[in-house]
Amino acid sequence: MLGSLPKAGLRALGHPLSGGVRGYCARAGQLQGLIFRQLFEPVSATYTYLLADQATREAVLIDPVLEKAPRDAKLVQDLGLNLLYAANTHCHADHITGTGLLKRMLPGCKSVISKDSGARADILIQEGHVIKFGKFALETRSTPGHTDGCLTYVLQDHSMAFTGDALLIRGCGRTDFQQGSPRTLYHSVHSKIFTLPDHCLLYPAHDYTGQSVTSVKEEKELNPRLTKTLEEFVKIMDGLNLPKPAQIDVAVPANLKCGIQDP
Ligand SMILES: N[C@@H](CCC(=O)N[C@@H](CSS)C(=O)NCC(=O)O)C(=O)O
Ligand SMILES: [Fe+2]
Repeated sequence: MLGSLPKAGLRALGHPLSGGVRGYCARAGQLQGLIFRQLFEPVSATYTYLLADQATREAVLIDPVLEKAPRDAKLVQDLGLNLLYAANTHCHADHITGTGLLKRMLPGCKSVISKDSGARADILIQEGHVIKFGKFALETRSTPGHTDGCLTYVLQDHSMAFTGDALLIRGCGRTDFQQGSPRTLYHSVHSKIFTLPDHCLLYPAHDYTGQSVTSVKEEKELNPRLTKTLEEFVKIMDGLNLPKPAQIDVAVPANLKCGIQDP
């Protein structure tokens, strides 16, 4: 059925074949001299993001997954990049971070996580910290509520942000474990993410519905949880009744140590 739609129709649907949403992202990145890759790990439905400066080759990985560390390290090497940082958005509960293993595979790479996560890493950061790679920089915004140590990384021109589990596409991170608090999460999203420009593209740590990117404008208008009042949001979150992530009992202790490979 999609095959019979004209390209304009596909673009309206944001279909990857249209050169629409994904094409726009890739082009925007290339225009600015930014190398940008969105990578996927299907078991935990986790997105990992590679960002690099085309000129200096300095690179950052956001939210790598242990099982995909060899893929990520190979991509970094294939592209001739120098991985400076492997950064987590938070202490994940559903998979083990790849940051510890990547440090071994790519000497010189430093692991990064929020100080408020209580986890170990080479660099512990907080609100306002800036992660530089070449002429680019990611600004750190503290967005707790899913966990205490949740961070959102915002590209310096505010054209893209990496929200971890604070904001998912048409959803948000659960608030029923790891210091979760719906009131805190609501405040974080409204004050730290929805205050970014409408055109800012938002990249989450997970998607369970086959989507890859959204924008501040879309989520401010269409997010079924965060467009509600605070009290309605709290009610929704308290009533989610989601099963615990399958890997939580191994993932959290491992992630508190930067993944199982960190000495
Ligand atoms: N089934 C998955 C876990 C799914 C899950 O709980 N996802 C988290 C993000 S990972 S901590 C979440 O916040 N989900 C919010 C939602 O509305 O789905 C597994 O077993 O790993
Ligand atoms: Fe999470």
